[in-house]
Amino acid sequence: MSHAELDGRVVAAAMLAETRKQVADLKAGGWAPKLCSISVGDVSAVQLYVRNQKRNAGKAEIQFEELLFPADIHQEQLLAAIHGMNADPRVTGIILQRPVPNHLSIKQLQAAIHPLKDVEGMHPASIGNIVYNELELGPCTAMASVELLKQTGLGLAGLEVVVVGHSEIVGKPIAFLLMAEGATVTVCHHMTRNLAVHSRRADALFVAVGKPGLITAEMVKPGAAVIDIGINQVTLPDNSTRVVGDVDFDSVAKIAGWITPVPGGVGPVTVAVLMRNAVIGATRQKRHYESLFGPAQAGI
Ligand SMILES: NC(=O)C1=CN([C@@H]2O[C@H](COP(=O)(O)OP(=O)(O)OC[C@H]3O[C@@H](n4cnc5c(N)ncnc54)[C@H](OP(=O)(O)O)[C@@H]3O)[C@@H](O)[C@H]2O)C=CC1
Ligand SMILES: Nc1nc(=O)c2c([nH]1)NC[C@@H]1CN(c3ccc(C(=O)N[C@@H](CCC(=O)O)C(=O)O)cc3)C=[N+]21
Repeated sequence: MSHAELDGRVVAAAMLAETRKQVADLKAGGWAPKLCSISVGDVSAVQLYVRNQKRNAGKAEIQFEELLFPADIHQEQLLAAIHGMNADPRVTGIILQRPVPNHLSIKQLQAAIHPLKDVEGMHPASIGNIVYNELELGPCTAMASVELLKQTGLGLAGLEVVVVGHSEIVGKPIAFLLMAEGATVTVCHHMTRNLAVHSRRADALFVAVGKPGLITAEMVKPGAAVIDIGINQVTLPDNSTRVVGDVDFDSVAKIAGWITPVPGGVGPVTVAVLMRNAVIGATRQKRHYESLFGPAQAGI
C-alpha cells in the first residue's frame, strides 16, 4: 500500500493564519498577548523549539520574551521569577520548557504558573481538565499529534490506537485526548513486554520515546496511520547532523497508510498549537478581568 504523508507545515500554516486574526481582534480590544518562555540550561531540543516559537510568535504578531537560566539555578530563584511574571499584567502566557535539571521540582514549578497564564495546560489543575473532557487548551504536542490523526479522516470512535511512551507532557495527554474522542487506547512504555505485539494491532500508532529507529516496518499494521513525535539529533558518518524521529521512515512509509515526516510533521503543528493556546489564554484573561472591571479602555 502506498502511503500518504501528513504535512505538518500545511496544517500549521492554516492554524497560524487563524491565530493571527484572533491576535488582531485581541489587540483591538486592548489585550496584546505576550508569551514568556523559561528555559533552564542548554538542551538542544529546547533550543530548536524556542527558536521556532520566536519565529512563529513574530508571524502571529504575539510578543515573545525568552528567559534562559543557568542549569545550577535554585528552585526559589525560579519560583520568584515565575511569581514576577504572574504579577505582571503585560505577560499573558508562560511556558516552562522541559526537561529541567534533576535538582529542580518540575511539578512545583509548573504549579507556580498561574492557571490563567498556563498556555500548555500543564498546571496540575489544568491537566485535570482533560479528564473532564474539556479539550480546548491542552499540551501542545499532544494536541498537535491528535490533530494530525484527524487529518487522515479516520473516525476516532472505536479506533484501535497504540501510544508508545507515557510521559507527562506527551504520551499520557495523548491517551486522554484520544479516550475523550472515543478511541480504544493502549499505552506502551519501557516495561511493556512485547511492543511489537501491541503496535502491530494499531490502526493508529503514536510514537513518543526519543529513540531513532525504534519502530520498524514489521511492527506496523499495513495501512495504519503512524504519527512520529520523536525529535532526535543524529550524527551521520560524515559528521553532519540531522533531525530524525523514532520511526524508521523509509521502511515504514512503504506499508503505512499515512505517516508524519520528521522534520515537517508534528513539530510545526506543536508550535502552531502553542500560538493558538497563547491566544486562548489571553482571551480567558480578558474575559475574566472584564467580568470584574468592565472593558479595557484605549491608552490604559
Ligand atoms: N515534536 C514535538 O513537538 C515534540 C517532540 N518530543 C520528542 O518526543 C520524544 C519523547 O519525548 P518525551 O515524552 O518528552 O520523553 P520522555 O523521555 O519524558 O519519555 C519517553 C517515554 O518513552 C518510554 N520509553 C523509553 N524506552 C522505551 C522503549 N524501548 N519502548 C517503549 N517505550 C519506551 C519511556 O517509558 P518509561 O517512563 O517507562 O521509561 C517514557 O514514557 C523525544 O524524542 C522528544 O524530543 C517531545 C516533545 C515535543
Ligand atoms: N514544556 C515543553 N513543551 C514542549 O512541547 C517541549 C518542551 N518543553 N521541550 C522540548 C520539546 C521539543 N519540542 C519541539 C517542538 C517543535 C519542534 C519543531 O518545530 N520541529 C520542526 C523543526 C525541525 C528543524 O528545524 O530541524 C520540525 O519537526 O519540522 C521541535 C521540538 C517541544 N518540546
